[in-house]
Amino acid sequence: MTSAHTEGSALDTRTVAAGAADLTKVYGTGDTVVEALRGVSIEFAAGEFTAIMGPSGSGKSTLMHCLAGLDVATDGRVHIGDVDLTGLSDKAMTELRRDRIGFVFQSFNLVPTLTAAENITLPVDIAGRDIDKEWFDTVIDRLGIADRLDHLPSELSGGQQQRVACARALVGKPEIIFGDEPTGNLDSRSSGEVLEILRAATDEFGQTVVIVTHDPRAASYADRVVFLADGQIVRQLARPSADDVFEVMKNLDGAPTDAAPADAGTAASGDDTTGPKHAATESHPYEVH
Ligand SMILES: Nc1ncnc2c1ncn2[C@@H]1O[C@H](COP(=O)(O)OP(=O)(O)OP(=O)(O)O)[C@@H](O)[C@H]1O
Repeated sequence: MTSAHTEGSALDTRTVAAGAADLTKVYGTGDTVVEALRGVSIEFAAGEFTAIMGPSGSGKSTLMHCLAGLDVATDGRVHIGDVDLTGLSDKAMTELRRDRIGFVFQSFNLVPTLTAAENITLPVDIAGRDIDKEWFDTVIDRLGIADRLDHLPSELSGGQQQRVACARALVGKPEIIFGDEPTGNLDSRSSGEVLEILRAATDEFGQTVVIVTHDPRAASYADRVVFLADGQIVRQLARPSADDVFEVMKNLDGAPTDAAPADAGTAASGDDTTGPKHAATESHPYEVH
């Protein structure tokens, strides 16, 4: 399969953890039609941390939800590892999400009647797998929630709930973790902790991480930042600083697509990823149908 071309990326020589080809997503019909994704192709190397950015309405969440099997594109293909999501049955899709994908959402999606510990182990429990206790302890420790494990979500702060959601995504050691604004509700300290562990998930454990974020500082933790505008990939940066990201965002915000940076074409041609929006996503990604 083809590889994305990003300045400084070693994707060509690495295993591709997930990707999309020529993805389009159209909402509505007639006068109300919205082309949320317009021919996006992109790949994510195993062990790579990617941040997706772009102005409001540019298609970030749609793309992420299509990639994660939480929504279905109008056209194009998505794969996780060597599994093509196109045409998978609901059951197969649910199992793939449960076994191979971790999710961290801004709205946490914790089950309110389960303790933090029960929420964290839920996907692994549902899958009937054993918890790797050593890894569980490492994750809990790194996220600083060891003394909160017996609490219900309602007894936790927003930052603690988000760290629980993050632990849930990590504990099962999924190949790929998708985060939709995973630090969106967090103060800067909690945000830093979540980003550090996502960084560690790639550096130390070879997991693949893809997040949507509006925050240049969060994006600066990534190996690669992909910028969307108007449903298309318009630019990519390898290992940018927060200032680099800010500069690009400043130019994209409110700018028409054809005013995107001059190198946009390179990224777009090699790397368009598009996906549909998240109607089905925000509830229970691990649910067994
Ligand atoms: N269920 C839907 N029905 C109709 N249009 C939708 C739906 N979901 C998304 N859209 C439209 O698709 C486009 C892309 O939306 P999307 O949420 O992916 O953008 P985004 O970049 O994630 O935005 P934000 O940063 O504001 O969350 C927008 O124009 C949006 O209004």
